[in-house]
Amino acid sequence: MDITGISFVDDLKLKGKKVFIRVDFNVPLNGSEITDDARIRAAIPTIEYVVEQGGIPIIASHLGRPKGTPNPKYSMEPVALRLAKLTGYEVILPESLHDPVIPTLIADIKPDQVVLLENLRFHPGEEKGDPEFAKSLADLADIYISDAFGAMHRKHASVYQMVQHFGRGTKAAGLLVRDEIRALGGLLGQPAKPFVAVMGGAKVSDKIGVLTSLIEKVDKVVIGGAMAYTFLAAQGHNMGASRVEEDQIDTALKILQRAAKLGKEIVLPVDHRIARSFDAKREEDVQVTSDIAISEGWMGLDIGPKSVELFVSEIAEAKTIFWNGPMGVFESELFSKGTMAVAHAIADAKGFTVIGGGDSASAAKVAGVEKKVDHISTGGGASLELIENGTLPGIEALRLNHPFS
Ligand SMILES: Nc1ncnc2c1ncn2[C@@H]1O[C@H](COP(=O)(O)OP(=O)(O)O)[C@@H](O)[C@H]1O
Ligand SMILES: O=C(OP(=O)(O)O)[C@H](O)COP(=O)(O)O
Repeated sequence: MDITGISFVDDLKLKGKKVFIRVDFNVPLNGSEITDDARIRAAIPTIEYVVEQGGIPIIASHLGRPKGTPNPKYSMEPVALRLAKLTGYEVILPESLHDPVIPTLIADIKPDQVVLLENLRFHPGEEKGDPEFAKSLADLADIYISDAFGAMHRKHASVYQMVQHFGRGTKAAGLLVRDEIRALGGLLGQPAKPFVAVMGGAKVSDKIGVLTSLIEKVDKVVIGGAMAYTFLAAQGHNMGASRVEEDQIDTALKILQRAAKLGKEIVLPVDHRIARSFDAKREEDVQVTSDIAISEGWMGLDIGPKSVELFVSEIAEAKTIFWNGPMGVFESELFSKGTMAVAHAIADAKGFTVIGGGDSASAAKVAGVEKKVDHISTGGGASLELIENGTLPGIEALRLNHPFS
């Protein structure tokens, strides 16, 4: 990955400077309880670095999709509490994004205090990339650091437009973004071969771009989850009541043809765990098919045991692995076997292993293998777009002399 013209936080002089740190604290919530604080933990090294260097951190993130209006359900309050607990800093959370006391709070900050702004998406200008909102944020700080990897595929005010107010020596990527760029960028450069991508999840249409791009770079693509059914249907197999995206069958065919032309293999399930509905609750409601076909009235909800064996052996032989998307409806224990087997196989693989965020990251956690994977990205959409396009708007914005548009 080309990082010419991009500085990192440890290249800058931070002492006495007001440092705006855009992070991605978009954590999953159950009411006001944070169910996974991985994204908060991941941004802490940069925040601590800024504090250690004598900078004054002004931390900001979005949380959920409040659609441009303040909504207590999406307040940063639980995040502020967790950040305080994890760091020992006193986290000051002004009441609103427009709180007139913010500049004074920043000016009067004491050591071991940090300011966390309210949810940036409480302002309609954030998602619109509004230049005035971007300027009002930029006016708070001397330096801009982006550590919001999970949001860098969004051309939003605090990720993109705001950055044009900072020049040489005053804008940089944070430590998390550096790790993400190194790991995901490693897949784009000259990865050790065989390079195997394991793709799953629900929607072919969401991941078609990245699949099209991956097929050029990898040696094999292993496809599970609901995505596989569109490919199998494209090959003419009966998929019963499984989730097939009819309007993507042509694209799936094109990908299969392109792979054949390039001499690359697309590995699809050879059997399935099926049920009559998503709501199957008991093992008795589940059947395993004897081969690829799925009978009318039945739907594939996980890969079957022969497919598990096949996928695991492909993963074991790989020297580089990228995984995105579960192999089945892994939220239910009845259909999590394939996903868990893939998580363990990736953990045991000798090669360089990267998980592309989202559900696959939570599956790795459930499987208890997070520490055995080389890199788990904090961004789902962002990691896919980085692989697809080789860069992200938020990364480009950090480049010196980037022509903002
Ligand atoms: N066979 C299947 N049928 C229906 N849904 C599936 C199937 N396999 C996986 N899914 C669903 O796909 C969802 C995840 O898809 P997606 O959002 O594309 O993955 P990710 O979050 O990893 O990018 C999960 O909620 C899972 O239940
Ligand atoms: O959670 C995020 O993306 P992800 O679920 O694709 O990893 C980011 O915080 C971006 O959020 P958004 O998809 O609401 O713009």
